[in-house]
Amino acid sequence: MFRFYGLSLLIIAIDQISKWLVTKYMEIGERIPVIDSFLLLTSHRNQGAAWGILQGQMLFFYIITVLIVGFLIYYMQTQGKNSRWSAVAIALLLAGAIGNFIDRLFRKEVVDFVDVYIGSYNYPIFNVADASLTIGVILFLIATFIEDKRQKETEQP
Ligand SMILES: CCC[C@@H]1OC(=O)[C@@H](C)C[C@H](C)CCCCC(=O)CCC[C@@H](CC)/C=C/C=C(\COC)CC[C@@H](O)[C@@H](O)C[C@H](O)CNC1=O
Repeated sequence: MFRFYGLSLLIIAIDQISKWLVTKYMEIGERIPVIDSFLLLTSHRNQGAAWGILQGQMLFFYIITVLIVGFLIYYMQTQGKNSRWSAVAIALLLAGAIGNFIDRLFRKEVVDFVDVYIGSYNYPIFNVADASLTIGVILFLIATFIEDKRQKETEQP
C-alpha cells in the first residue's frame, strides 16, 4: 500500500521538475509548438483554480487542499487496502493536490504550460498536477463504480 505513496512522490517530482524547467527556460507568455496547432508549451501563471476561477484566494485554496489531502490519506488507509484501482486513483489525486499546493505556498500562483487545442477550442493551459488530478478523478469514479457493482453481486444470493 505504501508503494502508492511512492507513485504520488514520483508524480510530484515530475510535476515540480517540469514547472521548474518552464520557469527557468521560458518567459511568461512564450510559446513552443510541440505538435503544430494541437499541442504547445506555453508558459502561463494562474492565481486561481480551474479556468482561473477564484483568482488570488490563496487562503481558501490552502484550506481546501489540506481538507482534500486529509480526506485522501484517510480514504487510502481505509478503502485503499481492498482495491488497487482506488489506491492508484487516490495516489494520483494526492500528487496533483500536493503539486499545486507547493506552487501556491512558494510561488503564490500555479505554473501552467500544457497548451492543447482541440479543433478551434483552446483548452485552459494546465500542468502535470492538473492532469494527475483529472485522471485521478476519472479513475476514482470508475473504481468506486466497480466496487459498488462487486459488492451488490456478493450480497445477492
Ligand atoms: C484539475 C483541477 C484544477 C486544480 O485543482 C487543484 O489544484 C485542487 C487540488 C484544489 C482546488 C483549489 C480545488 C478544486 C477546485 C475544483 C475545480 O477546479 C474543478 C476542476 C474540475 C476539473 C476536473 C477534475 C477540470 C479540469 C480543468 C483543468 C485541468 O485540465 C487538465 C484546467 C486547469 C487550468 O485552469 C489550470 O490553470 C489550473 C491551475 O493549474 C490550478 N489547478 C487547480 O486549481
